[in-house]
Amino acid sequence: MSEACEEAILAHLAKADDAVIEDTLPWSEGASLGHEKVVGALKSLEADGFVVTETLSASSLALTKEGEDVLANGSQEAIVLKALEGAGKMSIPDLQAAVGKDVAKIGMGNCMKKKWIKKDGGDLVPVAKSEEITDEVQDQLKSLADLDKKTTDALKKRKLVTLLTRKSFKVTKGASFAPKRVKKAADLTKEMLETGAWKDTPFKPYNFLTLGEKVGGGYLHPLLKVRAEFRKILMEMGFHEMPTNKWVESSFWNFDSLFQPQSHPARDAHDTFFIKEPASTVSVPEEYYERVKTMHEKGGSGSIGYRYDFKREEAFKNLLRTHTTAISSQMLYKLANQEGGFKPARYYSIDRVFRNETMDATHLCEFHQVEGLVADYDLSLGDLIGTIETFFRKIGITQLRFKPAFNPYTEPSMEIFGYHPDLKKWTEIGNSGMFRPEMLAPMGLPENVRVIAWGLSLERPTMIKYRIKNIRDLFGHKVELARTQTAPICRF
Ligand SMILES: N[C@@H](Cc1ccccc1)C(=O)O
Repeated sequence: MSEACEEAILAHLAKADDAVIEDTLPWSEGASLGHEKVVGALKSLEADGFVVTETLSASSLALTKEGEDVLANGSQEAIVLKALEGAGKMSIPDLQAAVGKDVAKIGMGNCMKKKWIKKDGGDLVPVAKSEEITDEVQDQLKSLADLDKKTTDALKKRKLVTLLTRKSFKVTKGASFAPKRVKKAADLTKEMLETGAWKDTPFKPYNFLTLGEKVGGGYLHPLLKVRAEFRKILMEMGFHEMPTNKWVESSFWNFDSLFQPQSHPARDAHDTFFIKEPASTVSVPEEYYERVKTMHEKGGSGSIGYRYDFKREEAFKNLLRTHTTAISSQMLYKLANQEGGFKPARYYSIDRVFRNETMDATHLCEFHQVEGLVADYDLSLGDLIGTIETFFRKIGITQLRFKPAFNPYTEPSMEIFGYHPDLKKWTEIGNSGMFRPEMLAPMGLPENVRVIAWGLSLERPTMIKYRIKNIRDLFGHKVELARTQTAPICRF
């Protein structure tokens, strides 16, 4: 229906340049479309630039219901006079019964004022003759347009006329005028491109005043957010990131270079994913390999070694790295053998590692490790504790305890415990140590260079921060997780 109204308006404007629209459209072929409908159609057409409207308002007098009665039957005073003439005289109740209470009341008052009637005892009798008087009020209502203000006000007071204000519109063609309204498309769709419909489709102009739809993509995954925060903290502490892009490593870099014996249980297929194809690496630095082999078999730098037959096939086995310490060992080897010789350095890495574990709510066979190391002359355990304390304080963990532990590649080794104020519990949050001389000496590092290092998982602080109960949620495709907003880094 409103479409018919829009069509009528457009069709008319296509012929005439402008028009004043009122309730009954002159161009709607006489059919009234209704004021509301016309206004609605105009508003909608104007929003899309088809028309421009200007509101005009005109006031005029109109008869009320009583006014219409007076125009048809004469004023109340004329009616009362006629009734009394007919009867000769009448009591008030009789008059009321004859002409009605309202007419009697108004008519009587006005007749008395005009001296058309008088009281005679308890009765009313006529004084004037109805054919001699003029019914002014009835005459006035016949031509409302000619009345002066005084007369109009008097008629308004008698509630015979009211002032009507009528809104109308001056309508002209708008910037996007077209004789027919075609629905404009808001978006360019794949279908339009495929069918070529885009060529003839009218598009809505951009509305720069409305807010755009919220973009739902491009969020960082919680793990990436926490990784970004750790990165920032480590870089603030002067650490450089190690290249971590290889997931497949040789056993040599993952275990042997770290002075982890070839019989160590961690090197079992139950704990480590070995690669079937290619099952073994192509090469390792040969001289360094020999020194590592000697260290395992016979020892050196004050150590007696493990005293077993070091096997090349074992060292060359490919695997998915079980810890990022495999990256640290390669970095340290590079540091020792770089041009110009060793220079003190701080490195970190944050990347994925793999372990052949039974999976549950807190264990997966892949996770991320955050690892840091400082290589410098004459470092001590105090430096390790101090560095770890600084790092954890920056991520919001202030209460730390260190517990002696064992790692094949560090001595001393310390597990790091943090106090969880909500759980009121000490929880293990990392592992650390000073790399053993058996690991550093074969690399060619100067004798008094010490390397302090620590590692922790990225998942644990992320799960605590984002209140994720099941580690599998972190690796699944729960997109809404990425939208979770929390305060900056938590107390682990
Ligand atoms: N590699 C150890 C962490 C560690 C890193 C560096 C030194 C000591 C320990 C782990 O996987 O748990």
